[in-house]
Amino acid sequence: MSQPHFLLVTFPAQGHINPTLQFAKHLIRIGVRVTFVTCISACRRMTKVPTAQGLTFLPFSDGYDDGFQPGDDIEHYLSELRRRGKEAISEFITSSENDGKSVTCIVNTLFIHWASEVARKHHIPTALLWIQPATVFDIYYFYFNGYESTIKAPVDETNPKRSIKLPGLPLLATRDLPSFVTASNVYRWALSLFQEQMDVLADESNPKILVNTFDALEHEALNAIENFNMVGIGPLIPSSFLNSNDSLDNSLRTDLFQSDSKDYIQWLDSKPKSAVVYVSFGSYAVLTKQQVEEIARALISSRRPFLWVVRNRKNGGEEEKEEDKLTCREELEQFGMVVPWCSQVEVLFHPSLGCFVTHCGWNSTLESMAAGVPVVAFPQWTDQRTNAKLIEDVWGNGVRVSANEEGMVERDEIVRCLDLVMGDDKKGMEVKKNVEKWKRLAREAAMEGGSLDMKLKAFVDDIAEGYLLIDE
Ligand SMILES: O=c1ccn([C@@H]2O[C@H](COP(=O)(O)OP(=O)(O)O[C@H]3O[C@H](CO)[C@@H](O)[C@H](O)[C@H]3O)[C@@H](O)[C@H]2O)c(=O)[nH]1
Repeated sequence: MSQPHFLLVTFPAQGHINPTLQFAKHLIRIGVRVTFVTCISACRRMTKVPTAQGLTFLPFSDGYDDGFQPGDDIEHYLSELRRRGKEAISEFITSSENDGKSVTCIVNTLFIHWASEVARKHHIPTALLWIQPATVFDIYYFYFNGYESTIKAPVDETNPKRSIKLPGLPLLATRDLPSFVTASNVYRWALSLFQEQMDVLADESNPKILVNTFDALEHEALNAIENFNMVGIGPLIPSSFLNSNDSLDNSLRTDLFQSDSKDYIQWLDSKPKSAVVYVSFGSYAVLTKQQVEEIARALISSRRPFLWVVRNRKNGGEEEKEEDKLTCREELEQFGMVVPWCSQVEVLFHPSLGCFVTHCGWNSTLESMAAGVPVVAFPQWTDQRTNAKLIEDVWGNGVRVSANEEGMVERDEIVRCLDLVMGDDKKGMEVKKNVEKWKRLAREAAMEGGSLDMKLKAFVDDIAEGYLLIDE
């Protein structure tokens, strides 16, 4: 049998590229040839373009080779990404056939559902790599399949703390929903992308949805939808930190943001065990100046050592403006370090880490879980709100901040949460116990021969045996 050849197509963002590269790593390990398709803009920003035997990078131009800039038209950007992406994939498939390295499966991640149309045209099986929790997939599915009015029902005096019941999911409040399905969503383009993704899946006779999660974590959510076969093939996180000697790991990691230096690792080395607060809001979120000040003041009054990632605009290609600079930087630096970017997984697995104040991006959530770090959940938008709910109420590995009426999380509230998760009272101990439990289960899933390997192998075998061949 010839070597399977998978095309992985991903959106040019750090939170999308990271799990897809991890997915590529596991595929390569079981003998799959991988072509990784993403935009030139992402490749240009990469600190290094990943290389490994069995991996080819295929950058294509989405017409925005310098990246999407503030002021650009999102609708135009998305339609060019789709049009040019489809062309690039189609050409590649034809040339691979001519070279005798035919593509056997196309895997698309979030916002790349149009790759399925190309797959269908070329009679190639396809799968979705869902890079958010299964619970979030379910919420979108139910939203587009009969539950929109339940999800959007207004909160009023008769029902001030309304709970939303969706099949197989915990009770949810409005603040727990992905922001795009709420009545106040202003990002219509985002909701349309999720709708198109669901439509594509509904059109397939046997849709395959691979989810970056694991069974012990989201068993009910993985099985909440009768029509779809969802398989947990996570956690897709670097594995060199899980003590497995994985040489592919380093070669398949890249950053789209520059860090100054790695001084912060030496600084972490100098701190006591479980003492440091790590603060990061991922690669997208932009906090208001006032919110940044509240976090800064909280870190100063908490008097704990901290490492805080504050992405400056310069890091996104723009000059940092005077008004973006922190007003209390000198005072802050008495206690901790502020860096523009860091090697987050290395930081989370450092013994001096005591807690992670996070926006609850799904990668950050899984990484903190595998590292065994308690969380202060500080969600901003999209899936992060659901992830925060799961962290606080379902998995119990952290606590969630509450915002005031203006949506601001005040400094005292941040300090309260830090004291809770880092302290030794009942709540702190309970969180630490759960953290240990999830660390064990996440590592079990990710270790060699664990559920990740087994389920991925079964999927690749299905493709090789033609079970997922698509309808004409
Ligand atoms: O200084 C830093 C900060 C982040 N990271 C890494 O960058 C990734 C960030 O991913 P994530 O935590 O998921 O956050 P976002 O970049 O914000 O990801 C977007 O994409 C995710 C997957 O769809 C969603 O869950 C998020 O809500 C969405 O904002 C993680 O792997 C981090 O380890 C670093 O290496 N260094």
